[in-house]
Amino acid sequence: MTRDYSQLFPDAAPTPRPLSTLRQLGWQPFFAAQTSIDEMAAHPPVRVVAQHRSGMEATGEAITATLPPQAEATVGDWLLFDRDDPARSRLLDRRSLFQRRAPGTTREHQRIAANVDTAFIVSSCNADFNIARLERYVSLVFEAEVEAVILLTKADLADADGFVADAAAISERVLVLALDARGTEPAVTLAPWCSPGRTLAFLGSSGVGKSTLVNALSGKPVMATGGIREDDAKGRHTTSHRALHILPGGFCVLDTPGMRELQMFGTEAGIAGVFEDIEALAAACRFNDCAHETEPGCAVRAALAQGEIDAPRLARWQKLKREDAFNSATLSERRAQGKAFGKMVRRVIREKRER
Ligand SMILES: Nc1nc2c(ncn2[C@@H]2O[C@H](COP(=O)(O)OP(=O)(O)OP(=O)(O)O)[C@@H](O)[C@H]2O)c(=O)[nH]1
Ligand SMILES: [Zn+2]
Repeated sequence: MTRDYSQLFPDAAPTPRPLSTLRQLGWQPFFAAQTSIDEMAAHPPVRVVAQHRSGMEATGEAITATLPPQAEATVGDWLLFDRDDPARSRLLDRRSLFQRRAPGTTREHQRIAANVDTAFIVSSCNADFNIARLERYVSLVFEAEVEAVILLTKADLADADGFVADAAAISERVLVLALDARGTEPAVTLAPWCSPGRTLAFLGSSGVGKSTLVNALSGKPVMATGGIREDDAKGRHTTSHRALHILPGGFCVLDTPGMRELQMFGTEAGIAGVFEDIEALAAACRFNDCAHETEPGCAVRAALAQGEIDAPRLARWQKLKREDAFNSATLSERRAQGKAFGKMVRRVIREKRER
């Protein structure tokens, strides 16, 4: 009798387990820990994939749900769907949140995107490259408590080394990669971030290659790239209103119009994360409200005189702080500042133009 030893050996070609829809949509242990099997059976998890004026579109395992425009939830959020009364669906705690100032004069935040795991800040190895703009994006991503990675595209058209070195000096917590956004390079270079269940976002100015990157990761066109869009007289977003795309690799890309217009607003923690050294110095100034100009006992100016910090970087920090303070003040606060306010407006507007 011949014995069958085959079971003692690992399968030569194990059949990969198909990914569940929930996993592909970004369901992670962090969310599972907030519920139970029983609750999930009664109220299936759904993720908001699109936000329309009439309500939110959410998807789960074999379920497409429509939720009323619920103030609390935004694209990327997970809810436990209540079929009988969708408005009572339970919103799960988020891992991260991008916000901006709500339109109007209030100080309220508007939620833009939830549960992004990694934000790729995209710039190109050309005239688009601008340290101040990158610092601005990194501050916003830090504020959202999302992992930031800087991607420098068009590395095929220029020597990327100088750009990479400059971007790497922004923060030790941000990895910088240079690549050609077209072809197979993105899938290889970005593989560590593209595992199933992860949610990615791409931020950056127009034309830097965000759509090209997403299409390269997808292996097929998901988003219209510059050339295609220019031919389309109807403008942006003609292909799909969905903000959350599942790519063939089982990970998601979150792309909402709101993410393209991120602004400094309540971004103190994010700015402090990028300018840790300067903020530590500022905390040591004699006066709490030191403007680091002519005040005695200014630790920031002392460090500048010693050559410990760099003058252009200090200027960029002050400018970001001003922009954040300006955007965060209410209209009445701005008015109350009177003349000083007028001066500030002119300065911020001038600085905006230079950006
Ligand atoms: N040579 C080269 N061309 C690139 C690269 N990345 C993008 N491009 C080209 O640059 C143009 C703009 O790229 P898009 O992907 O549309 O840029 P985008 O960031 O999505 O722009 P918006 O959609 O306007 O925000 C396209 O013609 C791309 O083919 C790159 O790494 N190398
Ligand atoms: Zn000072």
